[in-house]
Amino acid sequence: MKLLSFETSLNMLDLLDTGNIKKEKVVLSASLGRVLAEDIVAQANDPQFPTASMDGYAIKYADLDKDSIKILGDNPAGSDEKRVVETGECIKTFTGSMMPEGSDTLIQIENVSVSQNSDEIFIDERVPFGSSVRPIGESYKVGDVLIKKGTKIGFAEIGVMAGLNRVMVRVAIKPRVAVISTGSEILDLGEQSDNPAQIRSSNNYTLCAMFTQAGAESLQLGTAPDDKDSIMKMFQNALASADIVISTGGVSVGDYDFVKDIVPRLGAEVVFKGVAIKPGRHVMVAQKNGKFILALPGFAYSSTVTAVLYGLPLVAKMLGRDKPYKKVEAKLKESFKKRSHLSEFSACNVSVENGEFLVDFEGKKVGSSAILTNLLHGSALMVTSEEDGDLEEGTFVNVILLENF
Ligand SMILES: Nc1nc2c(c(=O)[nH]1)N[C@H]1C(S)=C(S)[C@@H](COP(=O)(O)OP(=O)(O)OC[C@H]3O[C@@H](n4cnc5c(N)ncnc54)[C@H](O)[C@@H]3O)O[C@H]1N2
Ligand code: MOO
Repeated sequence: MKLLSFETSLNMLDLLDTGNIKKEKVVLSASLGRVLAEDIVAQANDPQFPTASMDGYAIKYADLDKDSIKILGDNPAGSDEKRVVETGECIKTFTGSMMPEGSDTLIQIENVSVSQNSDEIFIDERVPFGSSVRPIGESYKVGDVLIKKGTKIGFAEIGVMAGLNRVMVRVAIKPRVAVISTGSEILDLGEQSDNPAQIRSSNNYTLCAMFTQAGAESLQLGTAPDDKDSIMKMFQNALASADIVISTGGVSVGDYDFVKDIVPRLGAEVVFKGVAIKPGRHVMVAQKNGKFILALPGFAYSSTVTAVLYGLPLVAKMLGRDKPYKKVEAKLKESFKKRSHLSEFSACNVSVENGEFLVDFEGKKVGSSAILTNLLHGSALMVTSEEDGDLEEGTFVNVILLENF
């Protein structure tokens, strides 16, 4: 089997036309985890007026030298203060209140004494000019692009948009990802086992969770046995209801590996089949009428890694996101033994010490591509290229981070 290089496969994936980003409006409180389909631009300065950031007295800075300053009254938060502070005068002003016209400095309560009849203050401790005053536009200025389209909405984005009075926000419609397991030996979640050769399905649950986390709508379609008609029907149904169909199993060379033959028979154009990567070299990507099929290997670690490498970029593109996941450069804390001449994706631990990312393999088992537990405990994926051999401690490597994509 002629294998494509990993870089070429990614370039080919990148060239796929996923069409325009489809958008919808949702209420702000329902937008958590969605991807913005519009830039969020400030329509006004924040704050719109100089605002007190302490409880105290709004004064003219030049009056700090006076023996006493006359109190005109109170200016509680939310009041539309119209009085003007003249020389020798002040207004008691509270955190969040507009600074009255004529004042330029807020002297906090702790820095003054008040006369017995409460109509004058005496300065005990001076403050600098403009002290405790939030200037106009301190948080942002009108016209500032505060959040770029393509951003995944988190709690901070929700708060900032609430501050802008955004009742509705425009987000990308979630791409629909249908996940199919194949294999006659596969036992679904909760299904009774009647012989020890059966294998509990994890792939469809892993992948649905991954794509939901990536911002897609995942459709769990269950398992098709190794039977051509069943697999064909399952794919046809999936294509009718999803933008991306992802299957696991049936892509290598065994007598019962039917998926690789069925995909072209669906009338789909095979974009590539076989990439020089470990795990995942049997991976197949195809397209049909603007929809995409990713036929991934059956092994749990292989299907998960290939879903990261090929599924996440497709979903990210459909959502208008810049990057499908975070990639960092990190230093090897221990030597690494390369197992093949392929580009390898090895489960690893990433830590940060003195501002540097470090990689180690503590607790990671070396073995087949079935070991999904290697991805537990916040694991990341270390990427090595076809040209790399064994790597010494201290070598810098690329790492795909699997949290918060
Ligand atoms: N003679 C060769 N044998 C194999 C080759 C090869 O090139 N020549 N490639 C090996 C590699 S690499 C991989 S990866 C696997 C891929 O095989 P398939 O994609 O055809 O997958 P299956 O054979 O259907 O299953 C492999 C393995 O994974 C288990 N599996 C399947 N579905 C699930 C699921 N939903 N959840 C958990 N585990 C699942 C399945 O029971 C098998 O144990 O082929 C190698 N063989
Ligand atoms: O290429 Mo397979 O996915 O290593 O086990």
